[in-house]
Amino acid sequence: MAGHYNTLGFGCKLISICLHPTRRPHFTPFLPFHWSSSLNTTQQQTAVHHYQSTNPNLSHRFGCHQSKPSTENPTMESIGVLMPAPMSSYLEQELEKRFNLLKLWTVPQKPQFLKDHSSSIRAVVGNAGNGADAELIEKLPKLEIVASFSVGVDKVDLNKCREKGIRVTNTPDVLTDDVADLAIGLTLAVLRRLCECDRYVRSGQWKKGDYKLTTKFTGKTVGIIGLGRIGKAVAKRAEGFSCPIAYYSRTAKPELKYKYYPSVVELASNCDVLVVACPLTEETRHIVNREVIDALGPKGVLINIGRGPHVDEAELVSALVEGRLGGAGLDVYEKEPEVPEQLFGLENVVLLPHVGSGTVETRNVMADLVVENLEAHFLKKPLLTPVV
Ligand SMILES: O=CC(=O)O
Repeated sequence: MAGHYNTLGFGCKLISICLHPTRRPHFTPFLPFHWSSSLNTTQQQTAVHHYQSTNPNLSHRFGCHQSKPSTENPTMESIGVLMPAPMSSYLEQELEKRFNLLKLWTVPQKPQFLKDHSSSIRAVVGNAGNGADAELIEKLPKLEIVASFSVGVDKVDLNKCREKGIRVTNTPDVLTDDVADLAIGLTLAVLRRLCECDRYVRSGQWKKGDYKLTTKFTGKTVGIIGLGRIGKAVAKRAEGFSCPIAYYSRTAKPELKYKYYPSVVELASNCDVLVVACPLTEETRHIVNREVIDALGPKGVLINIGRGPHVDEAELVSALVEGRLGGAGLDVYEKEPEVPEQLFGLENVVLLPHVGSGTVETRNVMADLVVENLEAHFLKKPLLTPVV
């Protein structure tokens, strides 16, 4: 399976592994286990082939865990895995099969609960909203690994983890397509006023007259902050709309044909749509500030599918309210789930509740990756997607 494979070969191998009675005794025969409820067989095969071809390094695990649940790995049953907040019922179910899952949000006395279980908690499963900060890490002396159900690990105190020898994993690659799709969706929604048009129809206003003209997307210059996995996937999609692509990143990538700008202000001055797609770090906090917003200008559109704190939100709100920025499509905010109410009445703004990777297919594959990182760690095997 390493290297490359053809679609037919992979399909056959997948089915033969899935049906093997001893490999994965606890999932529905004939169907890759977590897709059985949400997708029909053709959709499952299409999704598997797609993930397989776009993530060849992850190919071994989709639809078929190689390792066994706790009934066959009894040593894992006593391992305390702390989940601070709900994130996926499928993930909870898979963790419960293998470990002693402790759901912090369900207990009223959290500090006491943490004290009571501090000697058994060896793993924390966090996400984009709830990670493991220094305070939590200090309360868990037996903590060995933080497995994040997210690609971004800005809510995990990575320095503290390094200092204490705690491993950290995330869920890269598997969510790239969804997040990039959403960036394009937000761009179209803002430029073509899709949400506003929908409201226009629903409220009966169409009967009184046609909706006003909007702005074309095809051919607009798309500037991307951060040309990592997600940034590149956004670029690839925007190329499909004949958009010239420009980018800012710490270093130029001469192997790519896109135009590089050595500063975000220069990038913003030279693009129509500016997409934030970099990880949140101390260097990228407020990377979109007043100067960048002014450079983007009254015709420019900001799309944020990264993290809220990438953007100086107060500056963004005043620029939008004052008409100094053309529009914004936001999936993330500085203090989620709080969203500045001044944005609610603006037709040139589309607001989403942090749903970049929020599809059934992707969240389930992310869950598999979390589980498999934990299993690998406790079986003393190499982590699949290590951060620390
Ligand atoms: O925001 C979502 C993620 O980091 O995966």
